[in-house]
Amino acid sequence: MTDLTCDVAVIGAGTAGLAAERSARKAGATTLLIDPAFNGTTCATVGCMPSKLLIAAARTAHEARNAGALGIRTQVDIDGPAVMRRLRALRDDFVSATRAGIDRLPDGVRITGRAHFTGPDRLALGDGRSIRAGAIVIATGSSPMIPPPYRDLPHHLLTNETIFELRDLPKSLAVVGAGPIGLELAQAMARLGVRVALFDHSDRLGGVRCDDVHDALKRTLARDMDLHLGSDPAPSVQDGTLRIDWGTGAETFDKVLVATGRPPDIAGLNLAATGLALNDRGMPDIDPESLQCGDAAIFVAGDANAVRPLLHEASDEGATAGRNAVSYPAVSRPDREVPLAITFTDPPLVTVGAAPTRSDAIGRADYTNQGRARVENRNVGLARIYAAAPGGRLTGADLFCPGADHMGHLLALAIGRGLSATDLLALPIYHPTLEEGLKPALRDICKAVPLKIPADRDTRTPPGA
Ligand SMILES: Cc1cc2nc3c(=O)[nH]c(=O)nc-3n(C[C@H](O)[C@H](O)[C@H](O)COP(=O)(O)OP(=O)(O)OC[C@H]3O[C@@H](n4cnc5c(N)ncnc54)[C@H](O)[C@@H]3O)c2cc1C
Ligand SMILES: NC(=O)c1ccc[n+]([C@@H]2O[C@H](COP(=O)([O-])OP(=O)(O)OC[C@H]3O[C@@H](n4cnc5c(N)ncnc54)[C@H](O)[C@@H]3O)[C@@H](O)[C@H]2O)c1
Repeated sequence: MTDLTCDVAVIGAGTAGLAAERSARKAGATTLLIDPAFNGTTCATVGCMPSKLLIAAARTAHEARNAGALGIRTQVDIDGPAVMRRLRALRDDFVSATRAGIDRLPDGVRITGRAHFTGPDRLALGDGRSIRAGAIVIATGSSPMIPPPYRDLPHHLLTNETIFELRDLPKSLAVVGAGPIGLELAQAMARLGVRVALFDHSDRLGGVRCDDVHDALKRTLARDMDLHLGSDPAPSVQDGTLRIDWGTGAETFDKVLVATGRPPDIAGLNLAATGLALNDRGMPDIDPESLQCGDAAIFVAGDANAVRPLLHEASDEGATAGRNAVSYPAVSRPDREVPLAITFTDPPLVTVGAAPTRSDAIGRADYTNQGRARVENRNVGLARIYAAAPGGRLTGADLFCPGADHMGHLLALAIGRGLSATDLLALPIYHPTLEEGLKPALRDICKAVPLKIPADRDTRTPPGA
């Protein structure tokens, strides 16, 4: 039996694992990076990138269909196989770039295999080899949870791991689960001409925390698809045809996309052998800042810890976990970034910072009549911004409006820097832009706190703003 040794062993060569290995090696450690296939990250292969490629095609179709409002006549003819071919060609390019990075790892770092614990500092690979490490980073990611009734539908079931392999667009699609995956892919498929019905057993789409934003999102989605919220869809296959029954109705579909969550991939790790206390989901207690499990030399980064299952978080957490694995037992607890989550619906759905408390000042900006949004024929939705009274420091925002993906970054920066509504109003805000549309919300906050609007700033709203 081969016994490999290293300072830091990293399980999983996704975004978090690659970052963890990189940061541990940079800090002077000997490292091993273990993965069964080194196929590229979830983000590149079956996540962020292919989903955004489908969304890009859908946006183009939607804009072409609505071009008549701007006096441009078009006829939209969607070539499903071509849409899927482009998606896979560009996706494969992104995957190649990720794999090239993996190929550049120093000799001996890559270990092909599926690891499980045999002790707090010991891993087995299933082929007789074992590893002894000074510290271990778990970065095994997450995978789709498929509720039992859908597991028996092999010919109709799609998840994010299979949908991008379709050779052509389906004629009809049931989407079960209205989280970020369900919302993005349901809207994209619908705008590509697929008949879509979206189901969720919750009444709330995507866990949206603001009622006004939720109403606007629901109205927008309902233009393109049937919504069945608070429903309990039951699938069945009769004579080869998929049927979904939701109590008050039933319909047949070509395919069903199950997007009911992606829990951490920890089942095969035998965490019991680490000696860590595990909760009823088999998870150890993880410090969200240091990413350390209790006092052990074990760290968990990326989707595997379920703290913030997003790409930029996986990447940053990997860097922290790798560094702490080297400096153990002296671990650092860096402040987490301002929470920022973007669901790439059209318009984008964005959550920044904290939800409002009862004492917070709240500002509202309507985008249904906003100048630049009207110019672009994209005037839907709203933005709500929150500030802590009495100081007026910005604390959070919920947006569902054109440009929200960009403005979310601006607001995250302002919140992170401890800025107030006055500070933001003192910035140059160009006319006519979507950013300008935030001014009414910022002025609402100044009035409610109250805060002074900068004396050298006009309070008038420019024409069309
Ligand atoms: C459809 C979809 C769209 C998304 N869109 C976005 C987006 O637009 N923006 C965004 O920020 N986030 C998005 N995400 C989330 C983002 O993709 C994830 O947060 C991120 O990829 C997680 O990276 P990770 O390193 O934790 O996991 P992964 O990249 O999944 O890596 C985990 C690795 O661990 C390996 N592994 C598992 N078990 C073992 C074992 N026992 N031994 C060895 N190796 C093992 C796996 O093979 C895999 O290579 C999306 C996700 C999906 C599914
Ligand atoms: N743009 C982005 O950043 C982006 C895009 C896609 C995915 N992601 C990440 O991927 C992860 C997984 O996304 P997701 O959308 O699969 O998960 P999710 O957990 O966010 O949402 C799952 C949804 O399915 C519903 N649901 C669960 N079981 C159900 C059932 N049996 N019947 C009907 N509805 C059911 C839930 O109520 C919930 O609304 C997320 O954590 C997210 O961070 C991010």
